[in-house]
Amino acid sequence: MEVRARAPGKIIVAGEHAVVHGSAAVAASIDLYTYVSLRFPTPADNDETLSLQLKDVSLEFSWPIARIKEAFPNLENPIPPSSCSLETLKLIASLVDEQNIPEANIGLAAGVTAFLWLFTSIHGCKPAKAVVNSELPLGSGLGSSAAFCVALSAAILALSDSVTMDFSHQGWQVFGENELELVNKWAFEGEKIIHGKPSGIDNTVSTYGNMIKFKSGDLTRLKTNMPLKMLITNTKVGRNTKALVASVSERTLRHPTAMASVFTAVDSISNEVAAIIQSPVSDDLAITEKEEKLAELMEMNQGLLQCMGVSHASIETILRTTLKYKLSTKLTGAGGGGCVLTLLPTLLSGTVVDKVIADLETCGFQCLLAGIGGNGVEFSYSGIPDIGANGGNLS
Ligand SMILES: Nc1ncnc2c1ncn2[C@@H]1O[C@H](COP(=O)(O)OP(=O)(O)OP(=O)(O)O)[C@@H](O)[C@H]1O
Ligand SMILES: C[C@@](O)(CCO)CC(=O)[O-]
Ligand SMILES: [Mg+2]
Repeated sequence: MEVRARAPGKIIVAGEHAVVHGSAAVAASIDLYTYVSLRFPTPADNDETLSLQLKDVSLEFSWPIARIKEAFPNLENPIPPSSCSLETLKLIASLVDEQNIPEANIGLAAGVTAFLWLFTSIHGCKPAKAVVNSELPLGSGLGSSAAFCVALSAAILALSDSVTMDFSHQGWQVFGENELELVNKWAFEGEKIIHGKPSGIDNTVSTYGNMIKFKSGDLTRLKTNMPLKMLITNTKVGRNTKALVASVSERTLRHPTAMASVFTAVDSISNEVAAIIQSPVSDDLAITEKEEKLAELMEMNQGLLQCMGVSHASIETILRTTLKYKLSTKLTGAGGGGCVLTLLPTLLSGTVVDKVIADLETCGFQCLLAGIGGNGVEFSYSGIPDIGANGGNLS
């Protein structure tokens, strides 16, 4: 039997980086997904390996189960969601190093490490084949690491005894609240391996979908009938979220009082953004007024992100370009390159939008219009359930 899971990427409308330091942030899922399929070999396969295939980069990693057992002689599983210890990280690092990941893809080592931790923590030293493909650009601020960790956790848990599943359901299905919480907790452990010190907002919005306000681990699901349309522009400048998060923490150590003021200001911006998004919409004028406030708050947040040191020349170029059309832009995600958001007011003509996109693409940037606020993680089954897989436990 095989399970497939898919998890969405995300945009952060306000509050990135400050959210790591306790401020509120507002995020929304986007309709670009990472897909993970997972299956256990049948006796006929005679396959005693654990493998991870990354289709987008045409790379496959495979370990004989005997090698996994040798690396983890004292493995306990399943365990409740827990962080990978430094000692275990070293054991996993030896397994990853053996795969000789090409230098150009070395950033994937963190993702492969997260896969090994999540899979072995829940299934132990068991042969399996995982296949991953994604619509999200890696390392670009759209939550590729979170979508990877959420889809992986969902697929791994859907084939475990920790989760109650309906095998008869055809097509994508959503988890119950308890299962979603478990998926999110395990995904957060994966994000810790990739991000270093994540806030949890990325995996949370990828798990639950829609729009959320997030502060110090607390989730508020935002109900909105405000049409939010954002142009996402990819600077195509690669960067590493873990390093950027660390750089903001280092600046905070150097300027504690000033950075505390920055984080407090971002907290106010995020709370105001959440209030605007949730406030009732009476008419077009009300929408335009809300959009003007939102645009100003995005501009203010971008200024504070520049204070944190996470903007980039390519981001500034996009800011200047969209300003010519009186549009507001802010970076989204960790910054340092990656993607930026430009608010597209409801009354803005399609002709102007086309001009803005043409202008940006002339500069070598890549533009996309993604749906905002869709579903979170979903999963589906294919093939006849192997009763032995759940010991006949179908409920
Ligand atoms: N489809 C994938 N397959 C394997 N690893 C992945 C995949 N997507 C993301 N990763 C892992 O996540 C890393 C990118 O995560 P990073 O947090 O730096 O960027 P991001 O999540 O795209 O941006 P942000 O965190 O700012 O939203 C990759 O280098 C890789 O280790
Ligand atoms: C930069 C950051 O705030 C968001 C990255 O998408 C990091 C985090 O919250 O984990
Ligand atoms: Mg990430």
